[in-house]
Amino acid sequence: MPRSAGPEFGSDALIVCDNLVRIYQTGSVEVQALQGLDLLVDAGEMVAIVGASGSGKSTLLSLLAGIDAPTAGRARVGDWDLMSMTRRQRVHYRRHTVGIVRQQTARNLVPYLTAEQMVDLPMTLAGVPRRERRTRAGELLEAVGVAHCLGRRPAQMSGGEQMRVAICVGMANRPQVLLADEPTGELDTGTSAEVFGALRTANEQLGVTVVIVTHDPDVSGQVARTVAIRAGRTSSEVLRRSTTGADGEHEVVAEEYAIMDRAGRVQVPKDYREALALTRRVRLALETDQVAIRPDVPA
Ligand SMILES: Nc1ncnc2c1ncn2[C@@H]1O[C@H](COP(=O)(O)OP(=O)(O)OP(=O)(O)O)[C@@H](O)[C@H]1O
Repeated sequence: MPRSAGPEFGSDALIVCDNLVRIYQTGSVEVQALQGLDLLVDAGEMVAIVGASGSGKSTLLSLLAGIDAPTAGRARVGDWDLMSMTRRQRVHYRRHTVGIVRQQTARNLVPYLTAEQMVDLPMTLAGVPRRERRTRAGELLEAVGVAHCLGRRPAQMSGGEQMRVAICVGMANRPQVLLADEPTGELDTGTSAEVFGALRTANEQLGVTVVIVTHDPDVSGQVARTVAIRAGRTSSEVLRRSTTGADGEHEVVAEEYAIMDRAGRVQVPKDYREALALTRRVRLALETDQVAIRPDVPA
């Protein structure tokens, strides 16, 4: 009898994290940074990842960047299985499939190179012909509004310009995914908006899927999807869509969802639990169009 297994979890998604676990061992101390995290991101999406300090956001980004490897679970980006990549495949993956932009501009850029030379570098390492490299570098810098920085070194650019050049460096080899770790963390509001605009350009005009780890509500409030991580797991999601109101005006509607994993587990937010004194044992009831969770009080 053939097995009637359904399609593989997230088979259509570009990024699949399935029950992802990352345990750090420092001496005898074990830290479970990711504790069975599920996340699907479709090609073309721009997603913000939010969560308290220590919830596992940077760990997730390092795994997706191929800098670190998961302890257990499954992680796939495009055709790459991040659990089983060889060292050589990892170099190829990091060079061609993902681009990364870090919070500290100094870690993105080389002090003695010009913007053009920095964008050129990853393409040189990938063996792209010189003429094509020049064209690509010029086009990228132009697209995010820093063409005037072409011949400047980092010290001759503002923080926002440096970050936009860093985005171009990350985009140089036409990655499928651009990962950004707190890209506006060190910038003021106006400069942040320019950097966010550059990420949006990368997503909408250059077609890259963007994953941004951020604490900045101006960033998480402007993307179509914000995923919250709590204690190493995805806990809730906010989806935003544009609608036309009764008065004909465009408005953005944001709706919050809880995440249910494949075993059916859902995290009930702390304020909900406290409001109804929900503790270890609750009553579940299937109603016509909803599932109710009630406190365990005698009938
Ligand atoms: N290399 C490491 N060795 C040991 N523990 C680590 C390491 N990296 C992270 N951790 C631990 O893993 C947990 C998750 O860390 P992570 O940096 O992913 O959180 P985060 O959500 O990105 O936090 P922040 O917003 O402060 O950057 C934390 O408890 C952290 O102390």
